[in-house]
Amino acid sequence: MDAEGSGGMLAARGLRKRYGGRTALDGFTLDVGPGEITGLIGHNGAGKTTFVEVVTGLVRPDAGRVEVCGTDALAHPRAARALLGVAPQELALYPTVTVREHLRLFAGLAGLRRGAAGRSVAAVAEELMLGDVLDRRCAVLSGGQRRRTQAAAAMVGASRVLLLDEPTAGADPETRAALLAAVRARAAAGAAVVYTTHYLPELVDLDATLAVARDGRVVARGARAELTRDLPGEIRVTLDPAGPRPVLPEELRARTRPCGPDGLRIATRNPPADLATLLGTGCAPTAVDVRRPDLDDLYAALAATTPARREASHAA
Ligand SMILES: Nc1ncnc2c1ncn2[C@@H]1O[C@H](COP(=O)(O)OP(=O)(O)OP(=O)(O)O)[C@@H](O)[C@H]1O
Repeated sequence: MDAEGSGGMLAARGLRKRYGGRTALDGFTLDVGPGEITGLIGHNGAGKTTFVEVVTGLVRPDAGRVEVCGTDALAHPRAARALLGVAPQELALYPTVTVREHLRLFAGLAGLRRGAAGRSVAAVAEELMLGDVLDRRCAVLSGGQRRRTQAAAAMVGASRVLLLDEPTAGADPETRAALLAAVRARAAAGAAVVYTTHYLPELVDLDATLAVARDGRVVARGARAELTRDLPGEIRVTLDPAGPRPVLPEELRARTRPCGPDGLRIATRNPPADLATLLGTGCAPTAVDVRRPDLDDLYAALAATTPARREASHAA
């Protein structure tokens, strides 16, 4: 495997996994380099969690390869697991132990000795606003505190590769901000991060590169600006309620949708030309807003899958 091309942090190639007649991974390939946060996005069932489970050794793929910092994770799962910090999608905390004990356990598993482990627990607890609950049992934590404890367990060992599967699911805005800051800090220190989320604005905050998963494989990979560059943006027009409705040329009408009683949304790759055409119809808008393509457009264009296609891919 070309570890140099990826910086050697996380490299997965051609992963395949079927569950009976259901295809979870269908040639899933992803490289993440040092200091890179990769936002892994895609529809429910696209294979994101299965990918994380394969890298962490929980699920054995039918085919493919995974390297974590140059270690073959399929041949040496325990060695690879020791290099990873993982926050699984499902909360998995020991109910009877305290937050401090839980974090110490994970620091120990990551190879930190007593003193270093204690310092790392204190630091990550402060970062993730867990200082007040360190001596509470996990069973009595709130949902947000559990989510933060799970993320803290992934980060306490200062691992070079982090896999965070929807770490902010159900988090309040303060919790979310703390988590995102902690993730950014790990990447700034050189960690490679895979960050799965359905909340796309987080990926802008994280300045993440993107991997768009669909039907068990990564169908687009790169910087946000690069992936959104060729997508259409949108012109939003508000019409005078008392004025006439514009009669648009066929080609423009095909790209136009109503938006509320007096609004139009026009998908556009050339806002000045389309605006000129619109105004040429005699239409006099009361407001015009031009929106550049964003992550929602990227998701709609690449990641979303129809139920019919999803069923077909599962039946294949
Ligand atoms: N243990 C399993 N047994 C059977 N099917 C499974 C199992 N795990 C996953 N699948 C199936 O594999 C496919 C991929 O699931 P996966 O959980 O990886 O998707 P995901 O992208 O993480 O979805 P979500 O966004 O909902 O978390 C789905 O069709 C799912 O039903």
